[in-house]
Amino acid sequence: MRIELKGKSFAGHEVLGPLTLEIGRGQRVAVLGPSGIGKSTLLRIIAGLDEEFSGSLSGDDRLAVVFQEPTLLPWRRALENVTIPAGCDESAARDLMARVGLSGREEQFPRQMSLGQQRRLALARAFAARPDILLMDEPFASLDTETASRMIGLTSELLERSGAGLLLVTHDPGEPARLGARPVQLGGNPAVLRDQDNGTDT
Ligand SMILES: Nc1ncnc2c1ncn2[C@@H]1O[C@H](COP(=O)(O)OP(=O)(O)OP(=O)(O)O)[C@@H](O)[C@H]1O
Repeated sequence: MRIELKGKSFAGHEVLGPLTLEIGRGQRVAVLGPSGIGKSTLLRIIAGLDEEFSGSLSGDDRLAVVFQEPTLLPWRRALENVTIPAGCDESAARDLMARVGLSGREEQFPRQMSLGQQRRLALARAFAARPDILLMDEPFASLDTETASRMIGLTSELLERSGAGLLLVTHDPGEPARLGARPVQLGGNPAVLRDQDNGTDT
């Protein structure tokens, strides 16, 4: 996946300026920046959810997105919340549910699960789609420290196993290192990317 963004505006206000970002299988990048800077906007463009930007998005990688809210189907049981959106078979879904510690909860509805469990289910669903690159938008926010740590560990394990790349959007400067991701900073007005290691624009 490669994005060469020239700019992104909302109602005439330019939020994102020129930037380039490339991520392939096995590569992990974390985009950091304060609230409102444009992190989610950038992720949504890369995910193909917002096509109103100037620039180009290329690559034929299979993408899966994990949002802060688990976005589950409330009227479907946990197992179907994996199989239906991911288009995978039941045994693959069961296997992934087991990997995220949700064995035995296949028949539960999302409302019967805690927020942490719902987030793990969303993680299983994302990996069930066998993505080349996983896009994550603040997936560990508003979880208690222990649950967040557990989910970070699971994410890292699943990335390792699957070989998928990662684009993580977060405001937490501690997360990139915990996921082995290269931190890049989104900043300025309009916002552009700066590599944290060498301070150069990307
Ligand atoms: N659909 C929209 N219409 C108008 N303005 C928008 C829209 N989506 C985002 N914005 C604006 O674009 C800017 C960037 O928003 P964005 O959600 O990308 O920031 P963020 O860095 O992800 O913030 P946070 O960390 O709080 O989620 C904000 O000023 C926001 O108000």
